[in-house]
Amino acid sequence: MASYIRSWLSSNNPSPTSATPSVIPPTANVDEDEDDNDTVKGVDDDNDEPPAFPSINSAQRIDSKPAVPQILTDSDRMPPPPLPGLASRTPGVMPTSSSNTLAVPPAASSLAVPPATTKAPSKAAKRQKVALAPGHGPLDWANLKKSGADLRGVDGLIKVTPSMLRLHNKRDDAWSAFSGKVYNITAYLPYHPGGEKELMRVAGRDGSKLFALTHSWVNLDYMLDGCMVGFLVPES
Ligand code: HEM
Repeated sequence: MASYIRSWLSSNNPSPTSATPSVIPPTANVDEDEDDNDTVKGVDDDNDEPPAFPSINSAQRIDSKPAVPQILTDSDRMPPPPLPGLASRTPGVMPTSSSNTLAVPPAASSLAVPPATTKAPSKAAKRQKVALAPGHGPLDWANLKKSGADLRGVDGLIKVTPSMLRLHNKRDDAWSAFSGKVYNITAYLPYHPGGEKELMRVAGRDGSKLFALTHSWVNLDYMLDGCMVGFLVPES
């Protein structure tokens, strides 16, 4: 652009050495193309500085090298997959190879038909539904808890050792420990849906294991909150 203006000026001023300096048109000041949108920057200057984007070490620049097409030879290609075991199978004949996953499992396998399915359950294993006495349903228990009756039998929460716990193993005085908390289960005995007899199995001892094995889903802490005696502690 600058050289173009210079040549234009010289063609309009055949005697550059004349005494009267030529009048330079105002547009001639825009020689570095600052505001000229029609010009291509850097065409006629020596500035080889690359543009700021993409940056010198960017992935775009590295990737923009012309790709050389590669022709794969037979040895470069992936080998074909091995033939499946079933391909060599004779119809109607079970393959003897133990590696075949479709083979019928041996009798000891866990997929074998369980032998007990045809056997009737024994009388002892039959579930005995306990009939609770009238007025001893879950709602009645909830009402008894709300009534404010003393179901603990002690003032405040106390520390209970296993030997102390063992003393409370009678129907009219039964304590039991569940997950480190000791409860007076005496009042609850006639309300237990599993029956008094089952609940008495844990009277005077830690019942956590039996409780968890029977019905871990039962919210014991809530059901017996009014019966809590204290905490089970080791013998001192
Ligand atoms: C003090 C702790 C216990 C509480 C609060 C309690 C509470 C309950 C409750 C609410 C049910 C009815 C569960 C349901 O229908 O899903 C139940 C059922 C039962 N409980 Fe307990 N239980 C306790 C301890 C025990 C213990 C130590 C045993 C001993 C094995 C036991 C044996 C049973 C049995 C066998 C049933 C099934 C009753 C049936 O559905 O016929 N429970 N218990």
